[in-house]
Amino acid sequence: MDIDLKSFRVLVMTAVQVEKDAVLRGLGNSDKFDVQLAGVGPALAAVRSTKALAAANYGLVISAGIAGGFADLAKVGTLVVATEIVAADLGAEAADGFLSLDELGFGSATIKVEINLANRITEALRAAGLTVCLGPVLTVSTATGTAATALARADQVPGAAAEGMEGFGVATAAQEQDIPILEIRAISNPVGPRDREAWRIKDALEALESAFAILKEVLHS
Ligand SMILES: O=C(O)c1cccc(C(=O)CC[C@H]2O[C@@H](n3cnc4c(=O)[nH]cnc43)[C@H](O)[C@@H]2O)c1
Repeated sequence: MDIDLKSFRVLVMTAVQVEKDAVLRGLGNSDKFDVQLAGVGPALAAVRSTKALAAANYGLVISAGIAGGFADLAKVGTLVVATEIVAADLGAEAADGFLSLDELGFGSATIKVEINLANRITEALRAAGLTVCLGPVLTVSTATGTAATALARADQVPGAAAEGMEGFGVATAAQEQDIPILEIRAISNPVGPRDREAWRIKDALEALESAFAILKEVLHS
């Protein structure tokens, strides 16, 4: 899908206020963007995104925030731009592994992003000196807390770069209205054994702010 970057408004959904503040600092005084709170988790994110999309016209929706990064692909303090948004725990357990929604025949647990724009944004972020991984971003209702779950999720979605809790909810709301979607995440912690003390939220929020300062230029051009 080709979108006219000049004329549309952009809805950015973040889970919590500190993420929203970081995005707003990056955007400065741009009036092209509305930044709203999705809440934590895919269900609230879907409901709030649907409400926001009903209240105004948008040409692009971005799910943004901090996230866990998969080892070797996305380190703490770096950025991930989604190539696709995958509901990684939406399905059924079976004796020999996890069955996705697709395998169960109930639709798809993967939502495609606006890939040309994702590529352009990634190029611009890298040109500005930021470290960016382009890859699938998982949405989970339960954040990974063990090495075994991290391995299983990486195995389930080859190339999985990051894990957050809202993307698929925001993307489902956008998809229902045929509005292009992107997901941009700044990595606060590795996906793996839970160690809340080790989360680098300040570093991630700084990376998020830097990303939106660049993104604003890309979407204004
Ligand atoms: O305690 C804080 O200061 C704080 C600041 C910003 C966000 C939080 C959250 O805990 C929000 C949870 C949030 O973060 C995303 N996230 C981050 N790491 C992971 C992860 O490893 N797996 C899944 N989700 C992660 C997620 O999108 C939640 O919205 C706290």
